[in-house]
Amino acid sequence: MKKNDYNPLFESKAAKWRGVYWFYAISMAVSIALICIYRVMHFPQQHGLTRWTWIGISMAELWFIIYWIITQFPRYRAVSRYTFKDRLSSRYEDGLPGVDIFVSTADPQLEPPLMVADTVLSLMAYDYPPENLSVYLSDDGCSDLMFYALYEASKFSRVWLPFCRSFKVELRSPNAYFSAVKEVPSDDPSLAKEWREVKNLYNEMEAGITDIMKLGRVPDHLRKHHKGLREWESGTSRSNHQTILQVLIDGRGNKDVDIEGKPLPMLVYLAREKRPGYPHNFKAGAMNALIRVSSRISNGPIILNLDCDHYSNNPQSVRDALCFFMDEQQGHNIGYVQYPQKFDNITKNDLYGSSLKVPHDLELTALDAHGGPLYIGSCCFHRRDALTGKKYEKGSHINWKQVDEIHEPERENFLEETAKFANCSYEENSPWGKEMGLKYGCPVEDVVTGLSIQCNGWRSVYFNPGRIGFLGVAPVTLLSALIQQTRWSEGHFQIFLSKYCPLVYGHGKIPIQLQLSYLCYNLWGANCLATLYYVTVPTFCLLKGINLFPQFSSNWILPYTYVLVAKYTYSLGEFLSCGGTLKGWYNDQRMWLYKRVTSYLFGFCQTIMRYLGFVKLDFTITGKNVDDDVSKRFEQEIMEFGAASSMFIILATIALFNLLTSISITRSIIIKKPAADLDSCALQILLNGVVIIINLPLFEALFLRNDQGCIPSSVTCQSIVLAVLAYMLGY
Ligand SMILES: O=c1ccn([C@@H]2O[C@H](COP(=O)(O)OP(=O)(O)O[C@H]3O[C@H](CO)[C@@H](O)[C@H](O)[C@H]3O)[C@@H](O)[C@H]2O)c(=O)[nH]1
Ligand SMILES: [Mn+2]
Repeated sequence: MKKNDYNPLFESKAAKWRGVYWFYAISMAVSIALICIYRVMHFPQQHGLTRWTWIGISMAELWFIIYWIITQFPRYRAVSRYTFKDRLSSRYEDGLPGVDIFVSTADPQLEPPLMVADTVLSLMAYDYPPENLSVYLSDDGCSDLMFYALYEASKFSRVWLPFCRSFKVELRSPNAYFSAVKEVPSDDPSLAKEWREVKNLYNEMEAGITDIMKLGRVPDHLRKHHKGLREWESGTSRSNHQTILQVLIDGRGNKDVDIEGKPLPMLVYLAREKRPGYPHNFKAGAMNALIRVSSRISNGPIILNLDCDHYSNNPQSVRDALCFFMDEQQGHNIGYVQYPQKFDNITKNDLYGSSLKVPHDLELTALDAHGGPLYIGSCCFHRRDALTGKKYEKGSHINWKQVDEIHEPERENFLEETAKFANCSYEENSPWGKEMGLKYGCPVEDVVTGLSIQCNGWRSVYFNPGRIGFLGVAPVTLLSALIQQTRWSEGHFQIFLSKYCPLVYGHGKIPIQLQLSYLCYNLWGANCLATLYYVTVPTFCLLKGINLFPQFSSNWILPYTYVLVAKYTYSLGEFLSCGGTLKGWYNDQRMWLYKRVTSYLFGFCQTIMRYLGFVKLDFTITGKNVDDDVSKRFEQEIMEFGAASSMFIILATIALFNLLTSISITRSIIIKKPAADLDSCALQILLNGVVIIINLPLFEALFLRNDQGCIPSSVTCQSIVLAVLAYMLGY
């Protein structure tokens, strides 16, 4: 193609110069410098506690300053991407590449098979030539219930795909669709009949899966329906079983067709072998097994990776992603295209801050401008070569039209041979998990893998389309949100301390701005100590009569006030501009505090313990199902504390200690009416007040609520004892 004939398949628009941002950043920098001067100039002369607490608060502030500077890197630039799918189809419709979709699931109790079936159906129904589409489900739970659900989905797909075409359905997860469209959307009687029939079939499938879930096993009479179900007859356990590989649908050569005679996408089930004594490496291990197995079956040059809860909400996503990879001039070095992770169960004010609005809508666009977003595990399209560990070679171009020679799964023992690629001995002494595929040994295998892809010379792209690409399930309890954050902060901090630290590993390979942007997440965990200090020690000093901040009447109060006002106003502005609400921001600030004093603290300590060899890597799966009671409270945005967790003891102790102190201070102000004191401890009183206000829902759960989600009495008792002890220490 001649240069001037070139019509790009995608376009990038850099955000305009943002004067407000620079005013904010520079004025913050000046105020921060003044605060540092204040800290040095007013270093206490007297020895003892006063000096130590001063040193402590100075260190905490120094940390916040460093971290604030780092968090500016994913802020000051942004790029948005737009695709031209019509051009893609006019140039490549007859030679579209194969796309392999990997869905991972690991536990039929925490990740309901019906949800997984819905996800799979939404993916099979992509607006993409079915003969080029293959969906693989990796089941680390090795569950016949999951297999049964997938088998049911494979049957239902024969009506669901034609249905999506005839009703021009965009929401192609049947559950999401029938929850959103309750009435027949057509006046045409024959269409209305078809609509009702499909809905009934879906209801039947739902009922069938729900029944076997209640039963806890697949009854014998149903086992006969598919040969795959016989694999479980010999009694397999989740952590000790052979590889189970089954092709449920093979649409090639018109073998498996839908009710209109059109081919169906390939559908494959894999439970890789697991044996005691062999590390299975969690999701990374599952993905690597899929990479190998799929390379023998469909070998699509593009791989889409999804968690089992992330269903497709936009049938065009595959084509959108291909616009990036297949662009003739800008596409050759694109290693992956990351979509934002969005969730369909977020309530209006996002109680647990799970939608990660600002990181998704703002920060990742800046990372994209610096050279590419992180790989965040799900909703990401990869070039197979990049994912398996190949380095980008300048000038190399893939010929998309030349379809790879695919091994024909016709041969008698083809499946058996292929299954060996998912055996646990396969990876022994191999580069898998190190130089090949997803990396092992890190709780955020995704991020470290993405970083290494970038360091191999590929760039990545962040694509946030108008119609959301994927929707998943965000944690519905406070504890599961905090545990998820623990895993993330642990993984990120581990990256920081390991040879993969972006500053070292990325040096000379990725732009410095991108290295520093990575640190913004890698150092999440490191925030815990400074934050813990800030919400306890100034309060403690209030009781002791030690002043840590400038007097209200002095000029030094100005930089402090400015930093507080500017930082929070800016953060509120960012939050609102990403579509959040005021109350959502208040909730987000609470989660900011809770994560830092629990998840990040645990993640931080766990990382260090793991370095010392005390704890082994684990992966706590985030539950995607809850009982009705819990989900009702979630919908009403009532915080869920109903578990005796040590995390809640920390939260309640901090809140109660601040409450006790504020009662005591209020009392002494009323009795003694001191004016001078108030002047010197105004900021400490303010800080104390803020901690109390942010904890209002916690106090409610401690003292006012009596539902199942309130704070368990054991937690209440322990935290009261601890808070009173701390109070007495200061009094
Ligand atoms: O041994 C395991 C454990 C988990 N999973 C799957 O991994 C996915 C992610 O697990 P989830 O509990 O949903 O974790 P999240 O914190 O929600 O996931 C985010 O963070 C993880 C890293 O911490 C990434 O692996 C995920 O892709 C990313 O979406 C799910 O599909 C699981 O089924 C496995 O396949 N095998
Ligand atoms: Mn998840």
